[in-house]
Amino acid sequence: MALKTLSAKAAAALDKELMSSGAFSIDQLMELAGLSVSQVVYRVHPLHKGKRVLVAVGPGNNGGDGLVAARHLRHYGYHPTVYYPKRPKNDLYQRLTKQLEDLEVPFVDDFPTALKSADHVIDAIFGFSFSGEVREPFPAVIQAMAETKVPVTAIDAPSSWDIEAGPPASGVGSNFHPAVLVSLTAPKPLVRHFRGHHFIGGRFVAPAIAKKYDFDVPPYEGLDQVVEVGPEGLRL
Ligand SMILES: NC(=O)C1=CN([C@@H]2O[C@H](COP(=O)(O)OP(=O)(O)OC[C@H]3O[C@@H](n4cnc5c(N)ncnc54)[C@H](O)[C@@H]3O)[C@@H](O)[C@H]2O)[C@H](O)CC1
Ligand SMILES: [K+]
Repeated sequence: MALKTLSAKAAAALDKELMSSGAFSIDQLMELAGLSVSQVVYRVHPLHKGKRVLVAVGPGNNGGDGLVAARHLRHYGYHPTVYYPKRPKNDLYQRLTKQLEDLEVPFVDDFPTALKSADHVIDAIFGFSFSGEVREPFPAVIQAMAETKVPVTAIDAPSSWDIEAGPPASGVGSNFHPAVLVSLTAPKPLVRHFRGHHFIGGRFVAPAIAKKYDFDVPPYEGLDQVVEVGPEGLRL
């Protein structure tokens, strides 16, 4: 049986509710989202497979999840590098950037060159608020992620995919099929087109909220922040 999915609109409404009546702050949700992503990378790409993780960071909260994941990965012993071309002035993103600078995590301007010496890539460019055609400077970054043999872990959505309809029929992103996807709180409809390793993360939703938004909280075990669910969101 396939897991229930959350539309982009429902995911945004859930986010808003968690941060209003749910009494969470964005920092808390982002910390747990990024922690989930770091646990997935540790599982699919343990340290012995190579420590160099390149994180492609976009301008919104999906990017923030990537910055948090980079910090945790640094503490686990990886050597993350961050590509962050569009940096909002918002205090939260500035603090996450400072935390990485204090850990001596390098920030790079040239994504294709950095990709040549990466063992794993995290796609933290766009999540559920992406729409339309990919704007500069991201088309070349998405193209490079589509063409590389280095495994890519996408956060919440493969960047450039329509949240409901999946990969674009042509142009940027039409050939982008990341090896791993971490859906946060619940899979989005695009997961029907995903064929790689699929995990759910974001262990912060109360059962009553999941019921209201009509999705399942997956069976997290022990200390785990993630559950592997199989391609297309099928239960394993
Ligand atoms: N409850 C949860 O599961 C949580 C999920 N989190 C993560 O937050 C993102 C959604 O974040 P949001 O800030 O709403 O948007 P995005 O990061 O997806 O992107 C917005 C950003 O991108 C720009 N943009 C949109 N379309 C385009 C385009 N075609 N070309 C270029 N740029 C574009 C837009 O202008 C914005 O700047 C969710 O997916 C999770 O990853 C939270 O961290 C925690 C709670
Ligand atoms: K993404």
